[in-house]
Amino acid sequence: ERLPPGSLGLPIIGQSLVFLRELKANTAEKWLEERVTKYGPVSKLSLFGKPTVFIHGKAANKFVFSSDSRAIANQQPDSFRMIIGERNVLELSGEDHKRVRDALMSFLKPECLKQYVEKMDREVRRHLELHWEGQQMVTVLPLMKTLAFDMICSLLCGIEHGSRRDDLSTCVKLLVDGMWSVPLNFPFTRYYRGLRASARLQNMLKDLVREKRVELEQEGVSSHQDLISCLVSIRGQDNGESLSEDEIVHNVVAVMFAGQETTATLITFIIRVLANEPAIYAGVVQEQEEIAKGKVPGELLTWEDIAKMKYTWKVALETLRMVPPVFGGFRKTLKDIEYGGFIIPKGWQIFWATRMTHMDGGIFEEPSKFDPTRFENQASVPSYCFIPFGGGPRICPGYEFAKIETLVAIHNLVTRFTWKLCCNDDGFSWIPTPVPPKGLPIEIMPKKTLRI
Ligand code: HEM
Repeated sequence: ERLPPGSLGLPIIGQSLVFLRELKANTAEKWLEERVTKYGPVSKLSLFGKPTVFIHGKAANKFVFSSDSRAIANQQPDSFRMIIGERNVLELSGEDHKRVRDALMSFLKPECLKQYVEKMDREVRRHLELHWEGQQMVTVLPLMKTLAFDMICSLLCGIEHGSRRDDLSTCVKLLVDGMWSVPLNFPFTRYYRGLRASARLQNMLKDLVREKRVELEQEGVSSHQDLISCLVSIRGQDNGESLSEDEIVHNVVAVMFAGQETTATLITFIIRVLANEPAIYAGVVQEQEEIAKGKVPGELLTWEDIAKMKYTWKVALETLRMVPPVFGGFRKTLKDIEYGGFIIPKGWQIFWATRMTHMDGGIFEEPSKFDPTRFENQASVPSYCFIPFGGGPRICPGYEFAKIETLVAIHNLVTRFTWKLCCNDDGFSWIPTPVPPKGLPIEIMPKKTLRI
């Protein structure tokens, strides 16, 4: 009798279809806000076949991100586990989660990634030469997805351009498509195609893992040359426990999924902000041209240059506040839990949403105003209130990777091109990451470059 207020709706379907429709129309937050007005910050509903409690606010975020992992575990839709593989970090909890996560972090930590800024710069330049130069109009979002995928292939998998990368790209597209579909496993459904693509991708990755093992043993290459090599050579704390082949493969698939659309979305929306906000654009161009001026032609960006891009990163943070690539997420209760005066029964889902906190006027003054100075002093942003990367032990491990990739991309874009929006509609839909109208077509003009 102490269940939160609200209705579980129709059996199985619950509120899922309404929620997906509201996401697409970008009115899901309004819909959730109406729930908060009607029921308060804790309410029950049913999403994706499971009884769910939606919780909102700073205290709710703290509860989700910092609760004991014996009480709350991560929860992904079943289709995620089937397609990514059950040993992926998003599925694991407790010690298992920590072990696999630590392994990922041994490559994704800043001390390791700082060696790879030049490599990322090379990928961005190649991308611009291939897809932007000589064009008058480009559609930003699909191109940024290509760039983000190339970055993952190059840095995380150590796969160079060529047919192998193209095959992987085809599989990943089908796989992601399948993850966001109704899990009906019949021939020709999106889910079925996603499962088949995942099997092919995993086989390709298994071959790659074996090749890396040989390279590491016979050729003595660095175990930190890419994420796969790093995972292959990892040993547990007692220097004995390595990751199984399945664990390596499932986690590389997880990273391919988690790191592509998220970063692509962020860069796309920064490009839109820069076209819409002349003062912000001027600040970014000034910072980036200053860095370009200090380089000789052909010189690639370094970690020290990234450290100078402070204003540009504040613009990125403010973009993440207003358009967070991840709408929210789910957890599941492992026992009955008391929260906000209510009981959340064992086995229920907990649903948290990112942007509602980001657009809360009580936390961020004038939340609809784009203002990067909010991040002048990051310590002044209250904890658990800026959550585009989540928080606590599951906070996004790709933060630094996404940061370097974004800064390197924006540096090259603003020093080489100017652009105008072809479509002045400033909205976006969640499908399921934010998508600007028509994928953001822009007209581009080459700039007299300061460095080649
Ligand atoms: C702007 C870009 C990105 C955003 C906004 C983002 C956001 C997030 C969010 C919200 C979570 C869930 C946190 C939670 O449930 O508490 C997450 C988890 C994760 N992200 Fe990212 N992400 C980004 C880029 C990346 C990149 C580039 C990678 C890989 C290189 C990555 C890998 C992961 C992984 C593996 C997890 C699961 C972590 C775990 O469960 O322990 N992400 N990310």
